[in-house]
Amino acid sequence: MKARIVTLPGDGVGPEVTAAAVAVLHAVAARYGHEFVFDEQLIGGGAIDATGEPLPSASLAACQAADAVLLGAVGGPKWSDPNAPVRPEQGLLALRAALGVYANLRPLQVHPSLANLSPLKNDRLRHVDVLFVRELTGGMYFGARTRSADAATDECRYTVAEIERVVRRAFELARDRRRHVTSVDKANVLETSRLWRSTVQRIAADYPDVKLEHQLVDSMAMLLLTRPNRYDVVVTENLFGDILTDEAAALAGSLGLLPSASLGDRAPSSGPAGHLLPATGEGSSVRPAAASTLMGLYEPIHGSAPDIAGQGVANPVGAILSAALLLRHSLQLEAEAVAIEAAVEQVLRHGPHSRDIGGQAGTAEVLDAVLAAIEDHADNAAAFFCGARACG
Ligand SMILES: NC(=O)C1=CN([C@@H]2O[C@H](COP(=O)(O)OP(=O)(O)OC[C@H]3O[C@@H](n4cnc5c(N)ncnc54)[C@H](O)[C@@H]3O)[C@@H](O)[C@H]2O)C=CC1
Ligand SMILES: CC(C)CC(=O)C(=O)O
Ligand SMILES: [Mg+2]
Repeated sequence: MKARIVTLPGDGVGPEVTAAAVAVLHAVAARYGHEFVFDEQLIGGGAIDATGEPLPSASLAACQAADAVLLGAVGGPKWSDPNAPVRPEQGLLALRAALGVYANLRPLQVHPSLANLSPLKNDRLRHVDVLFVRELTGGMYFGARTRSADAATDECRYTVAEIERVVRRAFELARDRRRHVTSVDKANVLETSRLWRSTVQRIAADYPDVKLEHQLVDSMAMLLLTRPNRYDVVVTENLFGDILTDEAAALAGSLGLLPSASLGDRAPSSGPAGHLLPATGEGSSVRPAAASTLMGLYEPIHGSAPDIAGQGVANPVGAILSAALLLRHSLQLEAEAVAIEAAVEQVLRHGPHSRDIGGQAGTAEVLDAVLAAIEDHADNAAAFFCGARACG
């Protein structure tokens, strides 16, 4: 397959972990016979420094023409003055909105060999497998803001259509899992949450095979720590999802471990003119990406981690697993996604581990171990295939 992937390394540890994820994608392309063309663009603080804009129009245009986008992180102390006229985070929000990636999937699993890193007792962490589906392009992050000398407001607005599409996505995803959706809101106080809850209830009628429960966000924050293994798919609005998933990362052992996929709707199969279609290139012998590509933005859930930026110690696992999600969701390369996930699993089981998960390894050492494990996985898969077909 041939695919065009825009990379947006961004700020702080963003470039360090994105470089690792790109190295993994290069390895997968070489091993499985794909051609991935990478196009690096500016976003965030670096883009402000270079152009005055957190999302330059050239970056956005490149993303809109790509098969998928891989992002590191944006922000940092240099651009965090509360009175700054423009902020790196605005670039990321603008990108999410422009790409229409309204469903942010944030899977959480607790690897058994890391369970002792969590502040929770080990028995609470057994069989934790949660898929958070966070609404990503509405709510307070996108509402009108006002500021006067002694007051400020941030509007939280949701339409029925915005709620409906992300909730449907959550129910669809639950059908491929344990068929249990927990919808998180604050319906005892907020009007947007009451609209959210009544919309969820109506949609649930179309999914009688999926069990639905509602949970208020404050008690959910507590239940996530006390009974994390009772949840399957958790769907919630933008701000609540942002907060709950950072909390959830503490269960896994580090914020550096968690990936995400932000998805829009599949583009219609409109033939070569569709802007989401890949460039195939003259005389290319590789297959183009699927005709109805799913626009996706892939990023680790962590931020730019200024406290460790530039030291070569950031955990690249969240970014590498985001690359696996890119292969799965945007390029439909399931076997390749599984190869990356299996490689990461092997490295989490046997090491080397980065500092945030109790080891001494730097980013490069973890990356090298993942690359070696990908080769092992591909060799084993080839041997199995050959054995099954009795080829020489
Ligand atoms: N998607 C994005 O680009 C996001 C950007 N940010 C921005 O990042 C900046 C810093 O925000 P913080 O609140 O400090 O959150 P953060 O996620 O950058 O860091 C929180 C803590 O987690 C650690 N950490 C994060 N990623 C890690 C990794 N890969 N390996 C090892 N340790 C890691 C950091 O060292 C820090 O101690 C801010 O400007 C914020 O706006 C924050 C969250 C998301
Ligand atoms: C705009 C981002 C900085 C918000 C965030 O923390 C996130 O999406 O995880
Ligand atoms: Mg966040």
